[in-house]
Amino acid sequence: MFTIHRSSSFLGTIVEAGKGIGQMILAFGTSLCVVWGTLAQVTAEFGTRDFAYDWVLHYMDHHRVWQESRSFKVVARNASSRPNSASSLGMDDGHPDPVYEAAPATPSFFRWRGYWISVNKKVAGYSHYDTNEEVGGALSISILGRNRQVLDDFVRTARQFYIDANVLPRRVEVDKEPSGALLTADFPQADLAHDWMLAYLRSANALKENMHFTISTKQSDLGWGSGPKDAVRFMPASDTRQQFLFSSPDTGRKTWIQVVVKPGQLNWSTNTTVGGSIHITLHTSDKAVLADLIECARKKYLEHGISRVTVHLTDNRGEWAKTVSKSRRPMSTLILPTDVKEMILADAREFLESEKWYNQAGIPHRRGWYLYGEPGTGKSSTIHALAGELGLEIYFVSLANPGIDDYTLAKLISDTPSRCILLIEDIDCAFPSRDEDEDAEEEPMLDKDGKPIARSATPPRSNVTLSGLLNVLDSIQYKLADSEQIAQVFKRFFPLPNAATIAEADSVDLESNHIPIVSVQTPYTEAELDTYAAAFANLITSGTYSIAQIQGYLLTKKRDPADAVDGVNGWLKAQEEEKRAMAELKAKPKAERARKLKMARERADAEAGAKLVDVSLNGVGTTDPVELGAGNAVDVPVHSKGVNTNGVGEH
Ligand SMILES: Nc1ncnc2c1ncn2[C@@H]1O[C@H](COP(=O)(O)OP(=O)(O)OP(=O)(O)O)[C@@H](O)[C@H]1O
Repeated sequence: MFTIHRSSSFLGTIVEAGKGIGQMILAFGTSLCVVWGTLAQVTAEFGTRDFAYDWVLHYMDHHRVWQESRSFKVVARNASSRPNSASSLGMDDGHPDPVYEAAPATPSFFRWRGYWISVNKKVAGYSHYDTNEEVGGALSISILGRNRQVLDDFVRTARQFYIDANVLPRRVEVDKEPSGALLTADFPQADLAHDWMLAYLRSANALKENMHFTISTKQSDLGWGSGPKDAVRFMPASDTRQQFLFSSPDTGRKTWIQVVVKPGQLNWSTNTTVGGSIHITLHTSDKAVLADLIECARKKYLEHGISRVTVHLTDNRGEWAKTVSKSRRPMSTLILPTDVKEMILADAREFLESEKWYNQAGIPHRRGWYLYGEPGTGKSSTIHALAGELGLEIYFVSLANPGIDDYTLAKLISDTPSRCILLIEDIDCAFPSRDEDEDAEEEPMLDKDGKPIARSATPPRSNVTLSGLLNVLDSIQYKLADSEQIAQVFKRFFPLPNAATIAEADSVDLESNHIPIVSVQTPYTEAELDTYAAAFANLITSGTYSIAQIQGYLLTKKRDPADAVDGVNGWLKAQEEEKRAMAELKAKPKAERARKLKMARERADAEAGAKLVDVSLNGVGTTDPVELGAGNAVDVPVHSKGVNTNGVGEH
């Protein structure tokens, strides 16, 4: 049985065993070494910056092997990584607590499991310029006797002691000191697993031992805990090495993990960071631990997502660059014509459940819906609510983003996980509407001198039309609110007695539909509210306003339904005036364009006439095309003053 003495030193054991020998060691340590050197011994060396060195050092530290020494190295900088050191002074005054280590070349002796052991900081290392940690040093221990097994037991015991004490291991720079004993893994920012890992690191326990934080009060970083403390979030600081003890929930196995969050670079045009990553190092070579960690991180992420919906956004280089998380919107808050909600939800559920069928039939497991209609009618809200209901994340890409072309779009789509909602907005940007085409016929493009450009010089357009695309997608049209929807949105603003009503308009978050509520007694009954709602719906012509517009009005009247009904005529009048003004404003540029075009045609006609005169004077008189101006080859039929409105000659 080995004996480790609790408070008295090993040297103390020697004193107990034989005072004379102890005194001799203290007084003639160096001489004894000479004697020792001649005896049979098993010697082992431990290099600084190696884990085995840390085990042995920590074990001996804890058992005060250095206590009786007279020559020390005192360190304070790294004291926190050796919390159990018996040599620390136990100060609690806000300054680092120093730790005493054996000074180089001064041997200490202690007794362990009946064997005499000498420990000697044989080679003094030097401080690393960057980390200030000792490198290049070595500690040697010699066990008196020929029994090699004692060394094995000593190392094994020190290692176990270190593990049991949960000592924060030294930080490693795997790129500079590759090690076959450690596993490393990278989580690039553009991949979803990066977000899982971030969720795990943000969770309360992951970085308990962490010393370096970034403090965040951003909405998107909050909500990872509960209570008032959650108003400020402690996030792992970028570019620092941090450690945590991972405990696998399945196996109970514990492994130290070092993590470095690499921040990536800011893309100024999109104000997003790209190319960031999370780099982790596991103090094990067992890949099962890594798989366990990833699974834990994924669960943590999903747990968090239960109350929120994650939306992934793009940069303009075809990368999923940023995620935002929004509070979940219940389907019940959607005000849509009867059955539409149920139909969308049932269809989406059926699709998600039939993956196997799609695979067997050899059909890609995809389902496309085209939602279109007036702004503010609930298209985005439907997708948001659907994502929350089905536990899916939204990947949002807008075709209006000038950086998105066929290639980036294909890349973005291929970088989405298999179960998600891919939301492609502004799809009409990719297809000119018929009106636009007709306008283009009427109004050819003009060059910098105001002359019409030949049609062939404009970029070719796809022959696919939006309506053609619609034929292959199921579509749902969102219409302006009908009377039933108007009455419903009205009632949502004026809850019934003893229920809750809207508190402050300023804090209403229309995006997430988060309407803060306070409990008050309302001065109307259910029947009265029905009457108000019907009267309100009656005053607004069905199919003329979006729910967003009506909601905007009701926010100004949120306390009194009678007042909301009374004020609606005034609001409608103001809306009509605004619409008229907008229409006038819109018509102006079109009229201006038509005037410019007329002038350009007249100028071109005049010039064509002049050229004709020149040509005739030279006696050429052919029907060959005549160049009117550099870079603008417009075919002009000779003996005709007219120029085709498309700039194409009529031969
Ligand atoms: N049908 C609806 N049910 C509930 N709320 C709605 C509905 N339509 C609009 N709203 C409210 O109006 C606001 C705007 O709605 P939303 O963004 O969903 O409209 P949209 O049709 O996607 O508009 P856009 O085409 O401009 O993107 C949101 O605050 C939403 O709560």
